[in-house]
Amino acid sequence: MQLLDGKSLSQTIKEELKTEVDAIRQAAGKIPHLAAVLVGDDPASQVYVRNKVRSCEEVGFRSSLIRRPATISQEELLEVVETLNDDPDVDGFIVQLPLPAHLDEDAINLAISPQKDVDGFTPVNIGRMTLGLEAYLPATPNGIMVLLERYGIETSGKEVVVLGRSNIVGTPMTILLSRKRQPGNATVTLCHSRTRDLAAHCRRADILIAAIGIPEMVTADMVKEGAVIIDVGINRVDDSSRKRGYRLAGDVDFESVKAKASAITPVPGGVGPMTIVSLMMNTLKASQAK
Ligand SMILES: Nc1nc(=O)c2c([nH]1)NC[C@@H]1CN(c3ccc(C(=O)N[C@@H](CCC(=O)O)C(=O)O)cc3)C=[N+]21
Repeated sequence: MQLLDGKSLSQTIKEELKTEVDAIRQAAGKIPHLAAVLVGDDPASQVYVRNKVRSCEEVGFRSSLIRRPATISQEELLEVVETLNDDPDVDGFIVQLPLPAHLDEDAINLAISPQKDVDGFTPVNIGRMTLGLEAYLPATPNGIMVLLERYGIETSGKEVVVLGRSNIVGTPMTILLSRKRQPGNATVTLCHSRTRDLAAHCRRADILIAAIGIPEMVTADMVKEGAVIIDVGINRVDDSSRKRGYRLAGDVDFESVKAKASAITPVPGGVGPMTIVSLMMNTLKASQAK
């Protein structure tokens, strides 16, 4: 069984990015600048955003963290977005999700300029991706594509089963994997809460991608011998034996599944760090687009 070490691969890619940024600086070019908007104080969101800001520092990007209270109004948040759209110093920005329930996530997303949408969540970028045009690709699915590519995992002609149909992971994942290019050319099945006999679909998968948000839902009996397992889940599970009071669990029961898998991502240290590196790659691209 091969461990697909996203953490170490992300370090390698960050070093490559740093070399590029250093060259840009030598040439007196513009250093990439990523801004992140964090509304409220959801603990998981704070961790993710902190990781993004730290990664920016590691590769020599500029970063700005814009924090607003959970009580911010829709109009005030739209103003923050407009300010970032208009700020020539900011190459790209993200609005960390989820937002507090009184805010309209779709309306905020639609207000983000596609040229600065380094998350790849706006209609223009999703449409361009779907058409196979140059686009900012969504960070988690693209991070998975980079992971598969760098580990030399063949996707062409393979049966890929994706669990979960979210706008930011499951749905774009199916588009990238079925594209007529490498990596891609896979036969993709998208499963969700209404899928009948989920386990039977999973057992057919050469590559199984779990993005459902249910801790350890994928068990060994659902996995084909030799399958490649990509675990997108990052679930906090109560654990009184830990100092923090919780542990991180994926959507896959790692301990039982690893015996059957030919390759598997751990949680943490798998898809999460690849998501961040993919955001960095988009930000570098944004800074060079002008
Ligand atoms: N606008 C927006 N863009 C996103 O890209 C976005 C988002 N909203 N909302 C939430 C999801 C989730 N996400 C993660 C990023 C890093 C880790 C990460 O660094 N994970 C570490 C550990 C994290 C921990 O210790 O809790 C790891 O897996 O090794 C995880 C998850 C980005 N997302």
